[in-house]
Amino acid sequence: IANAEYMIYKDHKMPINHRIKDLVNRMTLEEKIGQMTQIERSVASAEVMKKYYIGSVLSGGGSVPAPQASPEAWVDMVNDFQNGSLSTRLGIPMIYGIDAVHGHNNVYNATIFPHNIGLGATRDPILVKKIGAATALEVRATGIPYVFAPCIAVCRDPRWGRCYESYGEDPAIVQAMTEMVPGLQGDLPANSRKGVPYVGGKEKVAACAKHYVGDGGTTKGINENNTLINRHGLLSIHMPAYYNTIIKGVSTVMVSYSSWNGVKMHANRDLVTGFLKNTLRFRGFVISDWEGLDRITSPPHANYTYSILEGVNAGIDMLMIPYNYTEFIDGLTFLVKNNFISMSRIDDAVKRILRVKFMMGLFETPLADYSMTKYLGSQEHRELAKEAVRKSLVLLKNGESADEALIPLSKKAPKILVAGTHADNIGNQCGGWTMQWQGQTGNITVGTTILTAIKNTVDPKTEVVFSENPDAGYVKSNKFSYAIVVVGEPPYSETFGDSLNLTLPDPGPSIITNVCGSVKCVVVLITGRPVVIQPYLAEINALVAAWLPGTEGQGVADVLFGDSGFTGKLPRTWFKSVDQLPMNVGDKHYDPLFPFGYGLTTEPTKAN
Ligand SMILES: O=[N+]([O-])c1ccc(O[C@@H]2O[C@@H](CO)[C@H](O)[C@H](S[C@@H]3O[C@H](CO)[C@@H](O)[C@H](O)[C@H]3O)[C@@H]2O)cc1
Repeated sequence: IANAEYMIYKDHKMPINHRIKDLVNRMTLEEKIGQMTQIERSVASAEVMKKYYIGSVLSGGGSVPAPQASPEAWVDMVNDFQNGSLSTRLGIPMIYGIDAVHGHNNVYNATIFPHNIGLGATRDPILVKKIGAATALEVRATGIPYVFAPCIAVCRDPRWGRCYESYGEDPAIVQAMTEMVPGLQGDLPANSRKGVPYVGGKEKVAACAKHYVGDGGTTKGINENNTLINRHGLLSIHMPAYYNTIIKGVSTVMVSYSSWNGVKMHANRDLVTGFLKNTLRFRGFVISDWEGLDRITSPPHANYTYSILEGVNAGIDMLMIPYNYTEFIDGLTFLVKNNFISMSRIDDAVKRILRVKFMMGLFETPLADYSMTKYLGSQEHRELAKEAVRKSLVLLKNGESADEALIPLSKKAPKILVAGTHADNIGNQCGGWTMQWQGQTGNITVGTTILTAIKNTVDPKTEVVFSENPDAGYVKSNKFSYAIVVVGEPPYSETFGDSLNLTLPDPGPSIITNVCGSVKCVVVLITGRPVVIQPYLAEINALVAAWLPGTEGQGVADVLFGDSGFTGKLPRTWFKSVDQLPMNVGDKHYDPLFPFGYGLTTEPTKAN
């Protein structure tokens, strides 16, 4: 049988640059534009992949093959799209991307780690790297090789609905936590060039530094709004972590919806091409955000041809066009054929996309199998998540003086009260970007609630009474030794989380007052950011910031009861009043309730 014609791009022994050059020279404009197009899984199929030469598919927040789909079902879905791509003339494999921003958060039974704000409180980059490695295994368990993480936003105003996706207000913390990239992608080989995209094999995934640049600096934290700051401020606060991720070989960078001094980032050629690609020498591919092109205009999609022109000419290589991909393909084709967009711009985009696909072995291993499904939600990963929860907790108050310290709590108290809307609620303790885009309250996935963890930890003779929202009379009449009140914010994502008052949502304040006004209490806050707490502080004996801990609530009980000590430090300033905002460490006028870096420590109690 005659050998199939030898083609350089198919030969994995050939240098990547040769394979790219050979393949791009074979591609038609239609195949190049298809390669630049990423569509949502709900409109994808093997037929669509083949007909339009689609280069990538994504799951938007909460977009799954079926409710509580097994890892095998995920693998089958991804492989089906891939087989469509492999059946095209040139057989270029597609790359499937998903938001795994605190574990593989769209997937039932995945380990859900603390959101980034909690990881910032750990001050432990090695831990974050391990979380990246665990997340990569769980993502690969479902046949997916690419994640839209880490978010390296530097949140400068907690009124921003995405502030919990940021490791902290200080660029140095965010820079340290870029260890997430080698965790996800693997360490650069010793002799490899810095700044070149790298993914080390089938247990690793391509990462995405997002959202470029200044997403965390928008006015009053209004999502997708305007970041008003001079060039020095942008480069010293919001840019540093991009240097670190590029040096560590990050494969992709996602552009921010936000604007810098009135210029939409999705239309900012100076910063995307001039700075990121030319000055920082980023060699991977730049991806737009979801309908990021549409949102260049106001209202969105008002002039789509203009949006395509501006976004592609700005230097965006892969366009996240979840639904109206034929309109995009037709628009871009028109602009290239009429010389509004040069073929060299198209070739730059395609070469960058192919570089990542060749480098990570997608041409050699385009299809997944079931061999890694055992990693999803593994006990080892849940133990790692518990460690992260323990290290993320920040002790803000523990009695009025040392001899009044309530924490560590006694495991042998006769009867204790557990109260609050977030004590027995996995969805509430995970927060946004969990199972659904906005997250979801209730028993949404496999995990350990804080209440269950408390029951697991105290002496079997201790009576644990749970009442979500007890009245003061009930509390007084029951002679509890102490109470644990777990309250906070409901799950939210993005704009739905923007808040100008940052008050603790009802019924949190009344639960605190009813319980803490009647018995010694420790309040555990489950929030994505600092919230108004000063009015209640006097009646609270002990106060813990637990952020959004994820599925492993045992980590909270471990520290409350002294099996581990408190070590966490505030990754962002805790304001007294929202009227002070924005207020960040280093500001001239700095008058916080609890300063950046604050956190009381406790020693683990001897075996008790
Ligand atoms: O009903 N509404 O009002 C509404 C509003 C906005 C929506 O717009 C869309 O909602 C989500 C639905 O999936 C999308 O994920 C994105 S968000 C975007 O998605 C990327 C891919 O998931 C992530 O990597 C980025 O980090 C993130 O900024 C968008 O905002 C949808 C619905």
